[in-house]
Amino acid sequence: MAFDRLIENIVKMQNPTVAGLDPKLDYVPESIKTKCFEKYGKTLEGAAAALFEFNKALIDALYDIVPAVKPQAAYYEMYGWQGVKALCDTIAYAKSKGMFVITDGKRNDIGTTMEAYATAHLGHTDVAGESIEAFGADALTVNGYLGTDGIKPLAKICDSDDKGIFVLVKTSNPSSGELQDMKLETNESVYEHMGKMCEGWGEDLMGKHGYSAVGAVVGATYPEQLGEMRAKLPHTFFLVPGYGAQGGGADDVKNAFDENGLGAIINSSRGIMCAWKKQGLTEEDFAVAARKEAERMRDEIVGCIGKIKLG
Ligand SMILES: O=C(O)c1cc(=O)[nH]c(=O)n1[C@@H]1O[C@H](COP(=O)(O)O)[C@@H](O)[C@H]1O
Repeated sequence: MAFDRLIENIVKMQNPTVAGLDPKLDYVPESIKTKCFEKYGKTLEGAAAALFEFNKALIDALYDIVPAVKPQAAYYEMYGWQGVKALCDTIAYAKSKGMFVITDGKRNDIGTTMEAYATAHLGHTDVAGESIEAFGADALTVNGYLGTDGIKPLAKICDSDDKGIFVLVKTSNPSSGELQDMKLETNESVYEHMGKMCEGWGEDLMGKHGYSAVGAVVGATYPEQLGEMRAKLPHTFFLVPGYGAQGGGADDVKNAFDENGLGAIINSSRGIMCAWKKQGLTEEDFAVAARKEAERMRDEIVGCIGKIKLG
């Protein structure tokens, strides 16, 4: 099961964090942009090549200490099909370095269309009888608010292709409570109910380390709810965004973990990509700074939760 692989990576590196790859051209140093624009012109192709160079340098700086990366699809789609190719290349490069790749696409649709999304991001596309992997990530973020038909095709591919999904439960953004905190007739909140649905969807997809292939997204910006969900969803692995740039710290995320220091992976995107700004370095030192920040983040979190071990 996919999250078994992620968990084993986390234990091996003693690091429950994921580096978000949400690159903007503004973050890419001039030296990389100049080289790519000289080769491809100031075009979408040039921009996409610069993003990929930037990502490659980050992956090279992180792959031996950080178990996973999470590229956010929007930052690549912004540069057209050329950007989408950079996403594909980034996924392949991170995998070649042994990293677990979570594509952040927050996809959802009706059943048949969801089948297409699931095939695209996690499965194999049939091309006249040839079965070909398209994007090839290990896991995908998804929106479960269309209900079970939207999740079933993903669950099927998680099973057949050894993949995982993270379903939005309690998101990190300031207005997430407008809908997600609303109380149902049963007196449980919408996010709590969505969390329980994740436990249900994952029942037949259990891994050997106690977590299913159906994970949940719960934001670091809501530490109380994070603890509440950890207690109520014992088999659901959490992706926790909101650390760093959105204000979350180690104290806020410690409740996301179980007694073995497992059960969650904490994301930081801008905090890692743009770490050079806070370290008084130049943009050309972005990769060195990213590694330093990833180590600091790891040490801060592990300092709160202790040694991470398999149960
Ligand atoms: O699914 C996500 O990853 C996600 C869910 C959520 O509730 N909040 C959230 O910030 N994210 C993503 O996590 C990343 C956070 O980026 P930083 O705030 O720069 O660390 C972005 O890619 C967001 O799209």
